[in-house]
Amino acid sequence: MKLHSVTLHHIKMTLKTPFVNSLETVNDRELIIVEAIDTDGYVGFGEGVAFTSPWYTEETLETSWHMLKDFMIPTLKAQVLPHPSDVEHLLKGIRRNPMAKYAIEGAIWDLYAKREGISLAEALGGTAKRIKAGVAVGASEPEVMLNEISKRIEEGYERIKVKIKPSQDLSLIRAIRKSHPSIDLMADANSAYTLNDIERLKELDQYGLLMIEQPLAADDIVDHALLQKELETPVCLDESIASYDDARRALSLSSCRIINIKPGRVGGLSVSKKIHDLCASQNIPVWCGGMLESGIGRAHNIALSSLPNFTIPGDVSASSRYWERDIILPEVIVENGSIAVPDGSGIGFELNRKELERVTLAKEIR
Ligand SMILES: O=C(O)CCC(=O)c1ccccc1C(=O)O
Ligand SMILES: [Mg+2]
Repeated sequence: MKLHSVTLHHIKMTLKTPFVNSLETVNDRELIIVEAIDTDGYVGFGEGVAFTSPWYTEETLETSWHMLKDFMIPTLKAQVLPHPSDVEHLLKGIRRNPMAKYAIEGAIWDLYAKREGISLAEALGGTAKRIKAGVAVGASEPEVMLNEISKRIEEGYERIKVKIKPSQDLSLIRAIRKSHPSIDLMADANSAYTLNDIERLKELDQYGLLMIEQPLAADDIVDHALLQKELETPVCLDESIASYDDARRALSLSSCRIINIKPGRVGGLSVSKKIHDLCASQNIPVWCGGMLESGIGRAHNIALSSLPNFTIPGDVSASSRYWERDIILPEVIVENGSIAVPDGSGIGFELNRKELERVTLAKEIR
């Protein structure tokens, strides 16, 4: 495989409704779509999932664009690429910037699978034909959240995640449990707590949550280990796991019992697979997180979720969860609580070029 050119598309998609968590309100989702073309004319797509401001991690859309344009694309264009799993090593000289790395590495995985005439899921070693769909419900007034939860359950979602913070946690979870005593329910705090809140967090144990996601600071796997010792509810780490080594260290400290894998957060599909394998070897279940992706990123998440240790439904939901119209065809749909893993080559969805152009703000060919 040899790259001929890479086009970066800066897009802006309007969310059906703003997505609110303890740190940020997202109204419009700006993303980078990476279109990589090789010298034989095969095309692969990847997605840069950094936000426009550094609230979730330090990367932004602009920093990703810079890293891709000035460092990553030139490095990868300069050589023959034996296999997508080599990209991680080829980009080792560029520190961090995992979302930018994933954006180009994901496109190369899609390109590779298309060259081989196999699905991305198969290329990654995935086996599931369908994956269970979960959905995240953003923070809002409790009545609004309860209504949305009922709607999502009617739509077939079998695992609901809600955003919590100290000013809206126990009463919210209690109210949800009253209406839905046995639904698979979990809470994501996006680091809204500290160890001073330990008694409050212990109270959550009585509601049978599947897990609590990222209660403490992004950079604190030590405090998470102390917290996990005190809680019956499994702790799941999201922001704290930005690399394979972070996962290895978190498991050796018992900082969590579950890991949320987002390929953008950890630097690519190859790293995601390695974390998946490490967790499998230690009986730690994983699930695929979401980043308010367009259909391109969603397609990658579906393929990744077909690996066998993705035993918990992720934040992988239908295109219509966030978008009036997606940039892929067909769109991702949820049927009977699950999503089909496509068996066409590569990501298994076509780019809706007309829709991509409609949402494009800027484009650059390297
Ligand atoms: O539905 C989704 O795409 C995931 C929603 C979500 O929780 C989220 C969305 C954007 C950034 C971070 C997170 C998170 O998991 O913390
Ligand atoms: Mg999270």
